Amino acid sequence: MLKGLVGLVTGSASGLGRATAERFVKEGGKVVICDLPTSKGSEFASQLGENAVFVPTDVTSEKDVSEALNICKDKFGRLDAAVNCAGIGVAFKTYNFNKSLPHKLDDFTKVLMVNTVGTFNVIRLAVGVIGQNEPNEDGQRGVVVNTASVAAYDGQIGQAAYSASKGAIVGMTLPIARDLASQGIRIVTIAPGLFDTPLLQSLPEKVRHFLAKTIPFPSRLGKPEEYAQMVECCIRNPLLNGEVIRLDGALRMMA
Ligand SMILES: NC(=O)C1=CN([C@@H]2O[C@H](COP(=O)(O)OP(=O)(O)OC[C@H]3O[C@@H](n4cnc5c(N)ncnc54)[C@H](O)[C@@H]3O)[C@@H](O)[C@H]2O)C=CC1
Ligand SMILES: C[C@]12CC(=O)[C@H]3[C@@H](CCC4=CC(=O)CC[C@@]43C)[C@@H]1CC[C@@H]2C(=O)C=O
Repeated sequence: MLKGLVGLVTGSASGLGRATAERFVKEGGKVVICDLPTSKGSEFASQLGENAVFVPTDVTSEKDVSEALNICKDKFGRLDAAVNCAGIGVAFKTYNFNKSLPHKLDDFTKVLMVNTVGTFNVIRLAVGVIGQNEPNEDGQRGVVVNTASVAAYDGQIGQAAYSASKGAIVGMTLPIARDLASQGIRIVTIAPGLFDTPLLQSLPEKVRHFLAKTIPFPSRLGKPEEYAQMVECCIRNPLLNGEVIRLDGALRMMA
């Protein structure tokens, strides 16, 4: 149950974030849907009803994220959980020897800006609002949940930028948990394996089927609701802190 809790979920017009926002409302909570202005966030918020609001947000912008947090406080009065799902990927080798072409530095920077800097931007601003909550009987004020990837550990060919961006999220989890401990704010990172979202739906069915078969058990793509269920576990279990949880059916990605 997420009854009475207020969440802010980035990247929640699509995929894993969308399933998480849906779960917040279904389980009795309220949610701020943060996604790019070009996303379908507005329609999605209307579908969810009065317990959801869409705020066009680029996670790399201090102004956008601050505005989303202001709207969260004005409309729902507080923030209990910030969930970082916004993310992008590129697929380029470090050097293409057939074309004598190095990986574009702009592409590398863009992925790190959205995935790593965007995640940290949301955390640093959101905890200022979560920290205003009265602590519960356990001293807890709220929770941050991040989304890394198994690519942080076993990144494939062409994923130098993506893996670096997700490895940085893994790396920041423990120090941030330590930074926030005195205020009773927890942080947990989920490292998903392969999930059936628009990110993977762009791949040909044959490739998706092949990818699914590389997962030991269950040999299928993860359902976004299974990710959302894990977010709820992270929010509800008071002892989970400073940890990265792989959610991957025992997948170890090959090169
Ligand atoms: N689908 C999968 O198999 C896996 C996904 N992930 C990670 O999970 C997260 C969610 O991925 P999916 O739901 O699959 O992707 P998705 O592409 O369906 O959703 C990502 C959302 O992030 C939004 N977004 C992109 N840049 C943004 C920005 N600068 N500011 C705000 N929003 C922005 C997009 O508009 C989109 O709605 C990502 O961080 C991804 O790297 C990690 C491992 C596996
Ligand atoms: C999702 C994941 C990382 C990516 O971003 C790529 C995706 C495979 C298809 C892709 C092709 C592209 O041109 C852009 C990148 C991406 C969307 C990868 C499959 C698994 C990767 C992951 O995060 C696993 O945990």
